[in-house]
Amino acid sequence: MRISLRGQPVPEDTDPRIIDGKAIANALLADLAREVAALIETGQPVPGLAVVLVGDDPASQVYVRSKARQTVAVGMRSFEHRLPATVTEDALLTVIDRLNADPAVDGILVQLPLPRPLDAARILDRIDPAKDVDGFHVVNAGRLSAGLDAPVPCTPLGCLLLLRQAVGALSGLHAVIVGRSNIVGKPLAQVLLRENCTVTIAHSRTRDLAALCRQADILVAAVGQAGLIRGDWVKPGATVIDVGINRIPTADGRTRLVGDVAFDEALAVADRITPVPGGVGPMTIACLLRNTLAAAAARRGAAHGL
Ligand SMILES: NC(=O)C1=CN([C@@H]2O[C@H](COP(=O)(O)OP(=O)(O)OC[C@H]3O[C@@H](n4cnc5c(N)ncnc54)[C@H](OP(=O)(O)O)[C@@H]3O)[C@@H](O)[C@H]2O)C=CC1
Ligand SMILES: Nc1nc(=O)c2c([nH]1)NC[C@@H]1CN(c3ccc(C(=O)N[C@@H](CCC(=O)O)C(=O)O)cc3)C=[N+]21
Ligand SMILES: [Mg+2]
Repeated sequence: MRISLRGQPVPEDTDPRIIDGKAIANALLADLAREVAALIETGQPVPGLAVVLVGDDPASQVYVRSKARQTVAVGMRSFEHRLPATVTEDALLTVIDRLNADPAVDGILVQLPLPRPLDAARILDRIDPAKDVDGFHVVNAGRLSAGLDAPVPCTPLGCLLLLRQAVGALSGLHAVIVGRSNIVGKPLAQVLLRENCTVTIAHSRTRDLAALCRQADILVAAVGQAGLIRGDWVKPGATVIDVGINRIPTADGRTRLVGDVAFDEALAVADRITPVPGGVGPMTIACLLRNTLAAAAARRGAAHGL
């Protein structure tokens, strides 16, 4: 517990070292709502986002519901397609073909992970790259690494916006990213390279991960292991971005969400840190809607203020 100048305890959520992803996401959503209204004002059709959910994974259902609610809240249309886990690859590809051809759909998101034996790469690459608001199509991933214009995947974009707010200029800083997935670690490395960070990507085979992490000015955890990153892995003064979402059991038989970073330990050492929940997660959804508006504006040849 910190004590303020007046001797009052400062509640955890007003600690200025804790990066308020929820508040930053809400500000972005308010901007988006204004942009959407301005686009519609010019007589353009309402932007639309289609989310495809295969199977009944409970976590995926929660995300998809939350995405749909926020899509509507910023004034866009939300289309939901729920398919059974037993759907064939051909049937799923047909759904995507229909969404590609549907003029009311500006963005398409296929919720991951897909149930086995569906081949995510094959499905994602069927999405029209112009409607690929996740930025996972191989053409868009390639464009991003080649330094060309491309949609930036939502979670890496959310991390970048949080870092710009918390750190400001990123040029020359050493970013260590733990995790090398196609949806977080690899695209985030491209984004931070573009910002002129020195980027190191670590993974499950990395030797002496703790010593490597201690060299980071910016430490990003995108692993999926609760509390993997300990306080003494953090360099004093570093900024820590915790992407991990882990649901762990509590003493009273319920569950709670925690990140990949041992939060209290890291908070004692770091300059700035994102909490879980309320950090990267809300930014991911706001950035999804931002990418959807950008795709809508591009497809209409309209200007937008993003
Ligand atoms: N907040 C948000 O908006 C989002 C949160 N997430 C969360 O982020 C986390 C990561 O997601 P995602 O990238 O999809 O996960 P993946 O499972 O696809 O990738 C995990 C990565 O972590 C690495 N890893 C695993 N164990 C270790 C270890 N002990 N030490 C070092 N590296 C390790 C793996 O290495 P290797 O490649 O060698 O196997 C892999 O590169 C999850 O908790 C997920 O729920 C994901 C997307 C969005
Ligand atoms: N095609 C695709 N694109 C994705 O972007 C994608 C995906 N598939 N599959 C799953 C992961 C995970 N992901 C999250 C989004 C929001 C929160 C989020 O809003 N989290 C809240 C808490 C939510 C809760 O309480 O469960 C928070 O951190 O505060 C978390 C995780 C997007 N992903
Ligand atoms: Mg994942």
